[in-house]
Amino acid sequence: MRLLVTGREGQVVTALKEIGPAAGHEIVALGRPDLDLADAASVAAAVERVRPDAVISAAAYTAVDKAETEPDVALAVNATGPGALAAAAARLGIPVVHLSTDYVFDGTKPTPYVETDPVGPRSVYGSTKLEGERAVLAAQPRSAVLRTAWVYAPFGANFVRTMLRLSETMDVVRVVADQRGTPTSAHDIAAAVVAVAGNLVARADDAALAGVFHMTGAGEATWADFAEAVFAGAARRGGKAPRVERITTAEFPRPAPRPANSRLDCGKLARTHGVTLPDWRVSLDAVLDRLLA
Ligand SMILES: NC(=O)C1=CN([C@@H]2O[C@H](COP(=O)(O)OP(=O)(O)OC[C@H]3O[C@@H](n4cnc5c(N)ncnc54)[C@H](OP(=O)(O)O)[C@@H]3O)[C@@H](O)[C@H]2O)C=CC1
Ligand SMILES: Cc1cn([C@H]2C[C@H](O)[C@@H](COP(=O)(O)OP(=O)(O)O[C@H]3O[C@@H](C)C(=O)[C@@H](O)[C@H]3O)O2)c(=O)[nH]c1=O
Ligand SMILES: [Mg+2]
Repeated sequence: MRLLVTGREGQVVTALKEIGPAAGHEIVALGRPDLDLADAASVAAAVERVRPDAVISAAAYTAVDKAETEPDVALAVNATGPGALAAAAARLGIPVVHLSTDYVFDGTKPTPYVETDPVGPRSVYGSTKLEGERAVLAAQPRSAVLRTAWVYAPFGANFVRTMLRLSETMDVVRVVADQRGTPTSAHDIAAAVVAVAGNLVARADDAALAGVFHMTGAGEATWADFAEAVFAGAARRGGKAPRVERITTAEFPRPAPRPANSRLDCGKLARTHGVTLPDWRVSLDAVLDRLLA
C-alpha cells in the first residue's frame, strides 16, 4: 500500500516510517508547510497529489496543558484539519485511519472503557480530539478511529524519555499513582495501523471494519508504576534508578485535568480486525534496549 501519513517528526509517524517499508509499504509522511492541518486547502491538495491507498491521520496538537490556552489552534489541528483530510479521502474513495485518545473520557468509570461508553472530555485537548473523531467519521464513514493512550517511543516527547532525563539529576522523582491506564508503544501502534488500513483497503464493503475502536498495550499501570518500570529497566542496563515517590493528582497540579481511569477495553479491535497489542512491559523493554543499549 501507499499510505499518506500526516506529520513528519511525531512518534507514530516516525515509527511508521521505520516499519512500513520493511513490510512492503510506501509511507509518504507530510507535515507543515506542505500539509498544514490548520490550512484545509493544503490538506486537500496533499491528498489529491499523493493519491494514496489509505490515509493515516496521526498528526495532532498533543500539548495537553498548552491547549488550554490555545483552544482555537487545537480545534483547527485536531478537528477541522482531520475533517478536511477525511473529506478529501472520501472524494478519492479511500479509507482513513484516525488516531484518538483516552482523554475523550472523564475517567470516572471504575472499569475499562468500551467504545459505547459515554464520552465526557475534561480538557481542551480531549474535547478537540472528540470533535476530530466526529468530523472524520462524518466526512468519510469508511474510517477507523483508533483511541490509544500513553504513547511512548525511543524518540519524540514522551513520559519514558522525561523519566530517563529526570533520573540523570534526581534521587527521588514524584509521580502520580492515582491515574490508571496502559502505556502504548508507537511501534506497536504503527504495526496495528498498517494492519487496520490493510483490512479497510482489502474489504471495502465490510462496514464492520469502520467506526471507533480502542487500542492500547495489554495490561495496566499507574504513571508511578510506569516510572518504576522505566527505572528498573534502566538499572538492569547499568543506569541510574531514582526512587519513585507515589503522589496524588492533587499533589501535582497542572492546567488540564487528566482522567483517573484511562483503561481502554480493546476487545472490539481484536474481534473485528484481529489486532492485539503486546503487554506494555514487553514493549517498554524493547524501547529501553534502543535508548540504553
Ligand atoms: N502522545 C500520546 O501520548 C498520545 C497520542 N495520541 C494520538 O496519537 C496521534 C499520534 O500522536 P504522537 O505521535 O504522540 O504525536 P506527537 O506529539 O509525537 O507528534 C505530533 C505530530 O503532529 C504534527 N502536527 C502538529 N501540528 C500540525 C499541523 N498544524 N499540521 C500538520 N501536522 C501537525 C507534528 O508535526 P511536526 O513533525 O512537523 O512537528 C507531529 O508530527 C495523535 O493523534 C495523538 O492525538 C493518543 C493518545 C496518546
Ligand atoms: C513529568 C511528570 C509527570 N507526572 C504525571 C503528570 C501526568 O498525570 C502523567 C503523565 O505526564 P505527561 O505530561 O506525559 O502526560 P500527558 O501529556 O497528559 O499524556 C497524555 O498525552 C496525550 C497526548 C494523550 O493522548 C494521553 O493518552 C496521554 O498520553 O504523569 C508526574 O506525576 N511526575 C512527573 O515528574
Ligand atoms: Mg505530554
